[in-house]
Amino acid sequence: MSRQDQTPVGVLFTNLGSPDDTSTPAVRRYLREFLSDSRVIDLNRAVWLPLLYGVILTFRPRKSAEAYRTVWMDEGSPLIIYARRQVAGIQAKLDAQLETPVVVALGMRYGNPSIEAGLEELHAAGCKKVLVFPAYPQYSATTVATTFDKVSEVLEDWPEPPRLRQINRYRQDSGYIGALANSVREHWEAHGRADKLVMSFHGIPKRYVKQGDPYPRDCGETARLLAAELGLGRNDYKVCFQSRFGREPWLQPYLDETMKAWGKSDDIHTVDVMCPGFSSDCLETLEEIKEENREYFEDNGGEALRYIPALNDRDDHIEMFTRLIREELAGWV
Ligand SMILES: C=CC1=C(C)c2cc3[nH]c(cc4nc(cc5[nH]c(cc1n2)c(C)c5CCC(=O)O)C(CCC(=O)O)=C4C)c(C)c3C=C
Ligand SMILES: [Fe+2]
Ligand SMILES: [Fe+2]
Repeated sequence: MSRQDQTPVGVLFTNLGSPDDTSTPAVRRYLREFLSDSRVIDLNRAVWLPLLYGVILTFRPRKSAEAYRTVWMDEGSPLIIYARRQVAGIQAKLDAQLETPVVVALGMRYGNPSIEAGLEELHAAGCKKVLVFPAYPQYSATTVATTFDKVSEVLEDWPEPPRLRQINRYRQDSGYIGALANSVREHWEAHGRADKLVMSFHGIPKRYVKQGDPYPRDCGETARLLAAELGLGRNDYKVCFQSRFGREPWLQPYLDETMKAWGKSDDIHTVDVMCPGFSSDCLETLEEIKEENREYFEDNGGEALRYIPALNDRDDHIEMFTRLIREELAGWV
C-alpha cells in the first residue's frame, strides 16, 4: 500500500497559548479563559469569579499587554512562533523516518490555534488515532491535566472520537536532559561561566502540592539530572521558582527574592539563568527573567544576569520530541 492510501495517525502537540495580539482587549480575552480554568485557580467559583471579573480583568490586562509588547516578534507571540517551528520540525523528521503517514497539528490550551481547531485538523486529515503531547517536561495538574480535560471536553460532542494516547511528562528523558546540557555548554563557550547557574521553574501554589500535585518533585528530578550531566556541585547551582500570582504562598525559593539578595551579596557577581520547564521562550522567560529579574540582580549591585534561551527550535530539542513521539506511537505506526 502506498503512503497516501494509509490511514494517517495524528499527533496533537500542545502548549499553554498566548493572546491573539498585544491589545488590552485581546489580553483580557486570553486571561479570562486562562484564569477561569478551575485547574489553574481552584478557589470556590462564588469567591473567585467576582474577584476575577471585578478586579483582575479590570486592571491586569493593560499591564500584561504592555509586557507582551516588549517580547512580541514580527510574526506574533514567541511561544506560538516557536511551537509552530517545533511542529514543522517534528513533521519533517517523522515524514523522513516513518512509513506510516503521521500528521502533527498544533493546539493551544488557551487562545488560538485552539485544541478544538487542532483536533479538527487531524479529523479532516482522516486520523482515527491521536497522540496528545503537551510540551511540558514536568507534570502539573495546572498544565498537563487541564490539557487532557480540554481534549475530552471537545470530544464529548463528536459522534466518533479518535482513539487517544497521551504523553504526560518527560522530565527525565535523556534527550531532554542532553539538549538542556548542550544549551548550557554552548552558552558557557560563548559567554564564559557565571558564578552561579540558576534553574528557574514556573511556580504553583504550595497548597496544590499538599493536595497531591507532583510538580516540584518533577522539577527536582530534572534539576538533579541536569546538574549531574554538567558535573555541577551542590554550590554551583540553585533551583528557584518564578511567576508568583496571588497572595497565598507559592513554591520557594522565589526567584525575585533570590536575585535581589544575590545582587547585594559580596561573593556572587554573575549569574546564568535558565528555565528548563519552558519548552519555548515566552512572556515568562523573555520579560520576567531577561528583563525584570536581570534588573533585580543588577540594580542591587550584581554585575550581570545572563539568560540562557529555552530549547525552542534547536535541532536536538526537535530530535528529542520526534523520538518520544515515535516511542509512544509503537504499534500504531
Ligand atoms: C511551564 C509551566 C507552567 C505552570 C506550571 C503554570 C502555572 C500557573 N500559571 C499561572 C498564571 C499565569 N501564567 C501566565 C503565563 C504563562 N504561564 C506559563 C506556564 C506555566 N504556568 C507560560 C508558558 C506562560 C506564558 C504565556 C505566553 O503567552 O507567553 C500568566 C499570563 C501572563 C500575565 O498576565 O502575567 C498568568 C496570569 C497560575 C495561576 C498557575 C498555577 C496555578
Ligand atoms: Fe503560568
Ligand atoms: Fe510573569
